[in-house]
Amino acid sequence: MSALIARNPDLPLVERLADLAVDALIDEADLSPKPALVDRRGGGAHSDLHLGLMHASALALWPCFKAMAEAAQVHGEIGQPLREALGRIGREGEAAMLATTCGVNTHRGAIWALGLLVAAAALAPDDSASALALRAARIALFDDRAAPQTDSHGARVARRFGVRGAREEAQLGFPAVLQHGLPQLQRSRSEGAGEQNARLDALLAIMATLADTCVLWRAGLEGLAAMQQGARAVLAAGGSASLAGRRRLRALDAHLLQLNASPGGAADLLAACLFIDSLGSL
Ligand SMILES: CC(C)(COP(=O)(O)OP(=O)(O)OC[C@H]1O[C@@H](n2cnc3c(N)ncnc32)[C@H](O[C@H]2O[C@H](COP(=O)(O)OP(=O)(O)OP(=O)(O)O)[C@@H](O)[C@H]2O)[C@@H]1O)[C@@H](O)C(=O)NCCC(=O)NCCS
Ligand SMILES: Nc1ncnc2[nH]cnc12
Repeated sequence: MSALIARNPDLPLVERLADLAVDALIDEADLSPKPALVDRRGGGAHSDLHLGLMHASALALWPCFKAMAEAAQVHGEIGQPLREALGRIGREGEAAMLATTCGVNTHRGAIWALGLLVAAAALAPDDSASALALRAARIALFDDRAAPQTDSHGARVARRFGVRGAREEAQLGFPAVLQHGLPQLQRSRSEGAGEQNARLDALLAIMATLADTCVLWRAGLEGLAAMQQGARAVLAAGGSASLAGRRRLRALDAHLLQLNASPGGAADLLAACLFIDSLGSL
């Protein structure tokens, strides 16, 4: 795990993991231009969000990620006790996030995905990306018996449209990240796209197939089709680094804004992708 060791080698592993998780959230927020999402240009489809709030939310989650890594080290193995410890810490993290953002949900999905990956990395820091994702999936498969039974947006659209949401994405080992985001990131880098374009392409590759419950909640199946087809069109036109791809990206941004369809789930999974990439474990 070269990046982890190279960076602040004197810090405990749990702190380095929390640093990388927060960095991934900040890098995701800063990446621009993302379709209909908060970025350097503005709030995208969100009237109640801006870049400063995304940064503040990310920074407020550092203790949560550190505590998740510590819980993994204390429990030392995957099982119900670790899953329930992560659930408790995750709910505390959500409370810290909401206190920072005055009640706006900025990073619920990211706490879930990154929390599982941070815990998995704390258990086995030298794992490959795929082993790490499978480890995170095994944690996610345990039930959290203390979780309150709330009818979340994700649960409602999953019922209505019969799709898999954030929980299932994790339980399957993050296929959107492992099969789409990370390979596209590497492909675009190796084609010389430049780091920001490669990250945009990774986001688009995730958007091209994900059943993003945030989009479904806001814009239904029309929004989901617009997101997936529009993302595929950008990549087919040559990706973010090409002129034709940029034109398609601008059109996708306008279309999603018109539908009020914010791909917040895909943004969370891009952060997960950047986190795994930063571990240097590929
Ligand atoms: C198990 C949970 C993930 C809960 O999942 P569930 O689907 O029941 O709950 P949601 O509250 O809907 O949150 C899921 C969030 O995950 C993101 N997401 C969406 N689709 C996917 C997908 N296919 N794969 C992965 N991730 C996905 C998405 O997060 C982003 O959107 C958020 C904004 O959403 P919303 O609040 O609906 O906001 P708006 O549209 O703006 O609302 P209005 O303005 O209209 O009101 C934003 O936060 C992004 O992050 C989904 O929202 C898990 O969260 C859970 O059980 N947590 C409890 C504690 C715990 O165990 N924590 C983690 C321990 S490791
Ligand atoms: N950049 C972003 N914009 C809107 N919602 C998000 N959820 C996570 N990242 C986001």
